[in-house]
Amino acid sequence: MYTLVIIRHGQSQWNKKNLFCGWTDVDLTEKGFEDARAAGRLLKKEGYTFDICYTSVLKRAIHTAYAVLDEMDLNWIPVIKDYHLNERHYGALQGKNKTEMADKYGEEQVLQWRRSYDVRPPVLPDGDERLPENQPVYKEIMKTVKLPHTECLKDTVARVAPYFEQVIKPEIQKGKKVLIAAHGNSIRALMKYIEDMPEEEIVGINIPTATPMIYHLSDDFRVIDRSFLGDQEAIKAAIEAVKNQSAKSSGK
Ligand SMILES: O=C(O)[C@H](O)COP(=O)(O)O
Repeated sequence: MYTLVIIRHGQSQWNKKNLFCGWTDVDLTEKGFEDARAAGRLLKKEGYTFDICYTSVLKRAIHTAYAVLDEMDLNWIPVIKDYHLNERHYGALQGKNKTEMADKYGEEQVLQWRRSYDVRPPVLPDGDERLPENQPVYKEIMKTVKLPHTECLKDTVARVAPYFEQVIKPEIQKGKKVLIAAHGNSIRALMKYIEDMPEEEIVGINIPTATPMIYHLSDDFRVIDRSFLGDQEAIKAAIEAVKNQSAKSSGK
């Protein structure tokens, strides 16, 4: 049996302001750092350890990975940063307030952008300085790969799943204990792939920040169980809060 731990980054500056973030490289808040450290302490207390960590190229996930590992005295393990684990690209919604978007376009529309499986948010326009081709971090990658200007979850699955299959899974099969520090929707994409989850089910999944998710997998990689580590009532409330981020402001 294998154990795999996946964690969404702690609260980011834009989570706090309720803005769509996507590939925007926004840092954690103080609370985000502290929650990530608390997750590390909890993992250590519960007897977890790691040999290797995978994260995205976005600092909210990288800083979460290091905060967790620091609390576990595991700063020395390899931390692999790869854009395949980036958040879903949120296109032209990046930087927009989720509540304001719901007030303007309706909750249904915003929910469709956030949770439908195959509807892409509006694309970032040509020439926008936020496009991957204008970011130094993606310069080398862009020589061989076409990077997105928007993504639906299906697109995110298409980049996350091969990376998991070809890069991460072989390490788990070698017996390495793996931590993945990623994002709400890249984690949902991983879950969809690992569990072979139907589309109708993944649309209803919301991932709380800085909460370790534990997978037990059989030797042939079937899911034995999946659970969140921590206070189950608090986790339930955190999941509800993520779900409700795109509710209209009261009175609208
Ligand atoms: O990119 C973002 O805005 C968040 O990390 C995830 O947002 P969502 O829960 O609205 O998909």
